[in-house]
Amino acid sequence: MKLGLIGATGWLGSALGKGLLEKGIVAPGDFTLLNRGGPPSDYHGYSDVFWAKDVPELVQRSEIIVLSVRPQDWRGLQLAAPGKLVLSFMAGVPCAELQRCGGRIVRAMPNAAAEMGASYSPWFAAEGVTVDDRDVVSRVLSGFGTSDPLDREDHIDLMTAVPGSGAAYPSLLAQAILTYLRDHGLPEQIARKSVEAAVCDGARMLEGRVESAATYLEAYLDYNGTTAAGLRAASAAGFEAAVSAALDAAIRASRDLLGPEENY
Ligand SMILES: NC(=O)C1=CN([C@@H]2O[C@H](COP(=O)(O)OP(=O)(O)OC[C@H]3O[C@@H](n4cnc5c(N)ncnc54)[C@H](OP(=O)(O)O)[C@@H]3O)[C@@H](O)[C@H]2O)C=CC1
Ligand SMILES: O=C(O)[C@@H]1CCC=N1
Repeated sequence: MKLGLIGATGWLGSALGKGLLEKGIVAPGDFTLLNRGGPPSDYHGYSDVFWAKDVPELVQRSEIIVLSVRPQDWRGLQLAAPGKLVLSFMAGVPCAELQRCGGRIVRAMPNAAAEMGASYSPWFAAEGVTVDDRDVVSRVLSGFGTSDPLDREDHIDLMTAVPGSGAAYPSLLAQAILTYLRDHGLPEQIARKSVEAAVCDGARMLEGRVESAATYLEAYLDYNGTTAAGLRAASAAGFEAAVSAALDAAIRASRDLLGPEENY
């Protein structure tokens, strides 16, 4: 497939570029890339990809265009892509706005685990996207992980707040516990291993069966020991309310990302 990637050196763009090339989903000669800073000296070891000089050249060489720039950079691109399949990773830029480019629009919401080939990227296809396009989208997203189609565009905002957050919330929890242990004088190496046990190994027990979180919580509360005391204190201090406030704020922020048109 002839694919053009705008934002090829960014966090997600670079991960997708690497995956598409390494998995042979796009041949180097069919791959057109663009960024602002110019071609890096090495692109994941592939010297035979094509670096476009501007957006029109990328569009002209590509059947599928992946948009992996920040939402604030979208309008500046002045993308015109009539008849092309356009796959956007941008948070907060709705299909109605993207359709100004004249393409068939799909929005996907990947996450930072893309850099280890483990993004979960739910996607929504606007009207006009064909059955073949949907296959192409799923093939492209398999370059850096797994994906599922969504039936409603507003669910992309939920996906922005949840899988889109990548390592953010585990990091918040890990950092809070690490700070607590350091403040209580635990040797650094032991503090780090303890947090890995609580955050990473604990999370692994939920892998592939996250619905069992409720069962674990019930088991700890029934046990009525030290962990139950900790869980009750966390709830009393507003843990669930804090999670809810975080997700609400992320969703609100995604709706404000684009800003008013007069800013462009
Ligand atoms: N990072 C994440 O975890 C997630 C990001 N997203 C969405 O994905 C999109 C990309 O995010 P991310 O990879 O983090 O962003 P980055 O800032 O890491 O990368 C942006 C890329 O866009 C390029 N770029 C910016 N402006 C232009 C332009 N005018 N023409 C050509 N290239 C341009 C940059 O090039 P240069 O480096 O040369 O400036 C860079 O390669 C965003 O819209 C974001 O909302 C969605 C889910 C998760
Ligand atoms: O934090 C962000 O803005 C990026 C975009 C969507 C999810 N993460």
